[in-house]
Amino acid sequence: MSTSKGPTLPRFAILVAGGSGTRMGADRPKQFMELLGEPVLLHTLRRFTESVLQVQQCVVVLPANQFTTWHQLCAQHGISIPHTVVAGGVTRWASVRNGLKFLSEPTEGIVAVHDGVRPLASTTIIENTYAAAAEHGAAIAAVAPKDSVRGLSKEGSYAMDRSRLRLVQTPQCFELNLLRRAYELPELPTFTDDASVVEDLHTIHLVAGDYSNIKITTPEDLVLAEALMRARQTAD
Ligand SMILES: Nc1ccn([C@@H]2O[C@H](COP(=O)(O)OP(=O)(O)OP(=O)(O)O)[C@@H](O)[C@H]2O)c(=O)n1
Ligand SMILES: C[C@](O)(CO)[C@H](O)COP(=O)(O)O
Repeated sequence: MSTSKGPTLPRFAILVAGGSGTRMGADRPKQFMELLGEPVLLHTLRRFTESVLQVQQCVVVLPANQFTTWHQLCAQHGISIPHTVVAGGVTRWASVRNGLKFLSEPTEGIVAVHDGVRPLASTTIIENTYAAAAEHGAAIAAVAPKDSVRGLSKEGSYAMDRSRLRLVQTPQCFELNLLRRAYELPELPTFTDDASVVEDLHTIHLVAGDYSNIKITTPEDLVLAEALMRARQTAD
């Protein structure tokens, strides 16, 4: 649990950016596309290295062939934020597992897994998710759907009760040894996030996410993210 003296358990973060950005369809990896003049991944790294969060170690997972570009971008933007770069895998699951292996030293703590392409995660959501994981073992950010939702059937489709649904975001925070145990199990095609990997071992606690904590997935997300960042800068 977090106190005014700081968190009682050490905090770690794995920022996964090992994907290929197929849905973005751009000429460069979406984690390197610019928002207000800086790469998406750099914004995300800044979020997790805010001093108030007291994250001790930050691991950035990237495809091995993007390491040089990332180091060049950090140099170009004068960034000296301490972090470790680890090679990604074929799936998000494999990328998280590679990042987790790198955290071999710590014996206990809370680890956040976060999409490198969610650059708008607020300090409040990150703090609340770490704190909830310290209390409950596993906690993830999620929001209620704003639209009506329909399920698909052989006959067509049917209305669903959206009050019973949540849209899942990251960060997803876990007690370190729980996440290690979960990622020792074989990968399943149903894994879309870390909660789905952990949930057979432990109950997942939901924390209030934020509608502005979007994942940069398709081109219009970049427009929206930039507008949200501008609005946040004006409010600060
Ligand atoms: N092998 C993979 C696949 C995904 N990710 C990361 O997981 C997050 C969520 O994935 P998604 O948005 O699907 O990213 P991509 O796989 O890059 O996109 P797409 O599915 O459109 O190809 C992203 O930060 C992405 O870089 C990863 O680290 N390693
Ligand atoms: C982890 C995630 O961002 C939670 O919403 C999401 O599951 C990633 O899914 P994608 O299929 O890789 O976009």
